[in-house]
Amino acid sequence: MLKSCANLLQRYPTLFTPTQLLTARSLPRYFSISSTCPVEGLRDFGLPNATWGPNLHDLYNKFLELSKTGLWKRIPSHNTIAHHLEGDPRETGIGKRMFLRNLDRDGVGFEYCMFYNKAESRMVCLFQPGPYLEGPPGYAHGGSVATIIDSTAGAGAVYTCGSVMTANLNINYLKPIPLGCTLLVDSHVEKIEGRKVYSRCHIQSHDGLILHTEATGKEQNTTVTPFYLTF
Ligand SMILES: CCCCCCCCCCCC(=O)SCCNC(=O)CCNC(=O)[C@H](O)C(C)(C)COP(=O)(O)OP(=O)(O)OC[C@H]1O[C@@H](n2cnc3c(N)ncnc32)[C@H](O)[C@@H]1OP(=O)(O)O
Repeated sequence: MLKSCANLLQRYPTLFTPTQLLTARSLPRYFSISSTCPVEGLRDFGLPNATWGPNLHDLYNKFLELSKTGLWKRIPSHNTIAHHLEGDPRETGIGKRMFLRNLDRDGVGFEYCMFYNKAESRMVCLFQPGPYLEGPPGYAHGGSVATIIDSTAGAGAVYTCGSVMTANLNINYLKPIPLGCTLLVDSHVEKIEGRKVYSRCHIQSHDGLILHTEATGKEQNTTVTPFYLTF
């Protein structure tokens, strides 16, 4: 299977546009599997793998079910931003890795997938913090929590308004997050004023019983070519 993937790309290096990469359903099945794809960046990491716990699977299946209504859409997740953008990812993506995908082993760092609800300008992230995100013994580092919030709310702002940079992020850490648990990171764009995009986000346990974190953010909408092209 992996061999056929490599052969296909070797023969047709420009076969798939980044737009197609964004819509995983347009890809042949071997691009959607969770095992390693030999071509850097092509793997969609937002799909179940062996490190996912049962609660993450359950939440994923719940949102997948909701996606059948058309209200929610699963967001593919590649390991470089370049693979999310228009153009040839090989021109801008070589040697770079998105911060959240900077580890080569599944499950040890940011294990997550996102779903977007356009009608509600809402992005949710199903998140399982791995052991390499440790801060206090057994719990997630506050910086890793800020990262997943910024990425979820940031992606929500991108899908709602286009390219953005984070201008401001306020976080209240309410309850520590145990490593390995499953969380729902829930963000939505609250209001848009000119270039300013105001978002709100909270993190709760998979069952909604514990509110771990609350955050508000302000993104600065960039009107030209996406800022993240220059990363
Ligand atoms: C598929 C998925 C893909 C993947 C999606 C992945 C999502 C990734 C999300 C991660 C995003 C990041 O990490 S981004 C990286 C971290 N962020 C940064 O490095 C940003 C660094 N800062 C900057 O570049 C700049 O300061 C900007 C762009 C934010 C703003 O600069 P500017 O464009 O020149 O705007 P400026 O004139 O200064 O300000 C415009 C207005 O905004 C207000 N303003 C400016 N900064 C602030 C501020 N910190 N807090 C409050 N308000 C502010 C000003 O008062 C002004 O209001 P008024 O007078 O008009 O009323």
